[in-house]
Amino acid sequence: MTARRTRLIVALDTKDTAQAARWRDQTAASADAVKLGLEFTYACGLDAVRQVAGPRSLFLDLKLHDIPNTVASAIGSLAATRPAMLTIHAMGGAAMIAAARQAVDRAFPPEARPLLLAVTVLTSMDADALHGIGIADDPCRQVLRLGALAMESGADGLVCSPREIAPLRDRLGGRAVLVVPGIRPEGAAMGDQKRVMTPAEASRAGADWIVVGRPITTAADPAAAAAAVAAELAG
Ligand SMILES: O=c1ccn([C@@H]2O[C@H](COP(=O)(O)O)[C@@H](O)[C@H]2O)c(=O)[nH]1
Repeated sequence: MTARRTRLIVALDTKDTAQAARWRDQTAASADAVKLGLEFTYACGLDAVRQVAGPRSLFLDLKLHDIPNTVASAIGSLAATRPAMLTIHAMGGAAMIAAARQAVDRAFPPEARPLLLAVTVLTSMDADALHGIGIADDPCRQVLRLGALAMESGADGLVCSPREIAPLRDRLGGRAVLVVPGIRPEGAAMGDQKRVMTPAEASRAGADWIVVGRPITTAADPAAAAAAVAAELAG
């Protein structure tokens, strides 16, 4: 059996195309893919998404969450950005996830089809935050419930915190691609993240991909910070 290699996605969270391109180039030797999300896309537009991603693998993290017809149509509008992965919210429910699945299969040819990833519980939420929106279960139970629903409804994988990797692997085995933000190298500022682990811990737990933003992009030397994360993953 070949060992799973955890790969690094660097989150280019900025409103500035030139800055995003700079971070992309500074981290190119260490990162396997770039993430562009809400901040960049709303500020700079879809043409800029395609331009900044260039030949790099693109994790387009727009977390679609709407009625099924709207999500399906939006996915059609995103096809020109040629993402390798795109995100929807599992909280949209089975019908929305199934509509997203059909839209991905319609909008992309098989050889260019992105992985459809369902965001389970945002890594910035803890049990108190879930209670605040009326969910009595702790984050792990909620992630397991939404994760199973999303995979049954046609998702290729899940976005979860590192703390849920092992329970999800127990429940779903290796069939779900697990993309994992909420990564903080030893000593890094938490910011708004609540459910975190280090890159090495997430890799040992079985992450397919980790997503790292500010610990790299706010470092004095982003290239060195990305290289340090990649070195942790290499073990
Ligand atoms: O639950 C989620 C889903 C997505 N994200 C995204 O990952 C990065 C993490 O950035 P950091 O600066 O390393 O905190 C960011 O782009 C989020 O939008 C997430 O953090 N949690």
